[in-house]
Amino acid sequence: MIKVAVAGYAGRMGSAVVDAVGAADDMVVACGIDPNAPDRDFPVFAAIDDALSAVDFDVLVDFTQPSSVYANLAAALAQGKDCVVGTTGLTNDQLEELSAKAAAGACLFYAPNFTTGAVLMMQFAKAAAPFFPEAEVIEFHHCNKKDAPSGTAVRTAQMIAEARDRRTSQAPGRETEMEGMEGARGALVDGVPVHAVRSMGYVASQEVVFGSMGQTLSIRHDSWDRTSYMPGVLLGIRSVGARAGLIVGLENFMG
Ligand SMILES: NC(=O)C1=CN([C@@H]2O[C@H](COP(=O)(O)OP(=O)(O)OC[C@H]3O[C@@H](n4cnc5c(N)ncnc54)[C@H](OP(=O)(O)O)[C@@H]3O)[C@@H](O)[C@H]2O)C=CC1
Ligand SMILES: O=C(O)C1=N[C@H](C(=O)O)C[C@H](O)C1
Repeated sequence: MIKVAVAGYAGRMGSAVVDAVGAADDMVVACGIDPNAPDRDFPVFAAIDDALSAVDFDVLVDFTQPSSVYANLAAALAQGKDCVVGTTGLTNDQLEELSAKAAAGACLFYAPNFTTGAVLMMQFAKAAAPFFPEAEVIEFHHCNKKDAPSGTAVRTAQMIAEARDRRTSQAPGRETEMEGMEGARGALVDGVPVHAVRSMGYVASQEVVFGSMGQTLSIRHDSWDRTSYMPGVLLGIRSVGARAGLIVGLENFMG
């Protein structure tokens, strides 16, 4: 049995993780961590340090907040706990730093998106990028999302930039473009414009639009329900025990 601690267990994603782990026959919720620590049928704590000193567990799953995740991971990794992280907002440098400070053998696994569909969307975008001089990312999320742009959008833009060798737009005319209002052309992530939409009605969607002379290519993914993330989270929990160091992206465990 894999013993799982869930940080952010009272939140939207954390509560779905508790249900998914509870329904799996090879793992169990060892404890939950969340600032208000509402009662559940497993031990609950308001802070990671309390959980680490009271409960033995194998894997920490973190779906908290960009402002909390670094400290949670630093504490767990120092004690050799494997970590499966969905919380967005950490930079690549911060991930490297956390991994470097981890106890020997611990695995830090971060996936900006745990759905197979979004992973494939990013892979398809990477494949298309060298063939299109233009690329823009539009992400759509529920209006309670705290961070913008989304972790998935940032990762997608980084992958596009890498695949096209960091060249920015090559479209004729772009160099004389004028921005009538600040933000109208989105945020630039490694030279790729990223646009964030927040509205009731969405869970999480993203469209990547590529353009070249006389044609566009749109690649879109929609999560309509948070159950879409759970197979990926469980795959991460099952996989980290056999790995060590920093791993970014669910594609490392798929297929
Ligand atoms: N990688 C992926 O596939 C996905 C990633 N996400 C990401 O996961 C994160 C959480 O999203 P979501 O569930 O919607 O957010 P919620 O706000 O619903 O849940 C976050 C929970 O974490 C709690 N929390 C805050 N600080 C801590 C802490 N130090 N330790 C433990 N718990 C803490 C919050 O408590 P309080 O409200 O009291 O502050 C809240 O209950 C976001 O960064 C989001 O972008 C979301 C979906 C998929
Ligand atoms: O906050 C969310 O909901 C989501 N966050 C992740 C992100 O920032 O990319 C993954 C998914 O988009 C849902």
